[in-house]
Amino acid sequence: MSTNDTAAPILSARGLHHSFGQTEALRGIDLDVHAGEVLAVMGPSGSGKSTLLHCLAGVLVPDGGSVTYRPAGRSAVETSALGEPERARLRLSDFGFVFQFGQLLPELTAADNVSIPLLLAGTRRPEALRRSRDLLERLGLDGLGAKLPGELSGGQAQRVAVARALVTSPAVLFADEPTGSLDSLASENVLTLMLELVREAGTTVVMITHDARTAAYADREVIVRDGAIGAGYRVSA
Ligand SMILES: Nc1ncnc2c1ncn2[C@@H]1O[C@H](COP(=O)(O)OP(=O)(O)OP(=O)(O)O)[C@@H](O)[C@H]1O
Repeated sequence: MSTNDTAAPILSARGLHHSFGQTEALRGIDLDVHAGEVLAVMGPSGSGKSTLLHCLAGVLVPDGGSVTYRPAGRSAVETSALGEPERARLRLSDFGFVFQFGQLLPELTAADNVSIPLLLAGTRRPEALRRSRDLLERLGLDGLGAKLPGELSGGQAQRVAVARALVTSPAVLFADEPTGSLDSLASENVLTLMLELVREAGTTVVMITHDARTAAYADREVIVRDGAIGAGYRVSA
């Protein structure tokens, strides 16, 4: 593991509060995420895990508290103080996202789906497609780049979603139940390949999961209960 506990965390949340109407989803969360670590976020349904992930990723601005992102070689930025256009740019350039249901665009081929973040970032299409096909191959999907999502198995589609999330070489990968829709064999396959790629690249991962077997792939886990961080412990160091 490339975690360096003495370095400043790549992401820091301080005193995060967030409410949806009367529902207090986050009630004062402090959390540091270290560069290169794979962090599992666990906890009961409705405890605030997705809200926390969305605040860390700059998808959502918390009602209170702050999120600071410290990219390697660039100045730290308080993402919770940025407007949506700046957060959108940062998400595209520095972060990758995988969700429970891959959310691939059904009318685009696997390779085109993977290319999207590169095209949005200004990469030319032939180069974007070349990089997409390389990554699909790394994920054991050689020859499937021309398939539509509907022609893939659940595990294959989720690997395409992982490729799309990693194609821009993000500093941080945010994953919300990335294998929650798969059976245990397909889930293990997706996780193993995903973690091989992120460990190799030194990508930091924040991964929500309900599943203890999935959390066992992480370096550390934190438990969210009622919008607060409960007991967390290091699984391996
Ligand atoms: N957009 C929203 N509008 C209203 N309430 C919301 C919204 N998003 C989340 N909530 C509420 O905020 C609380 C925390 O939700 P959140 O999705 O963060 O929990 P979670 O731990 O990720 O749950 P799950 O494991 O079921 O996905 C819940 O009570 C939820 O109902």
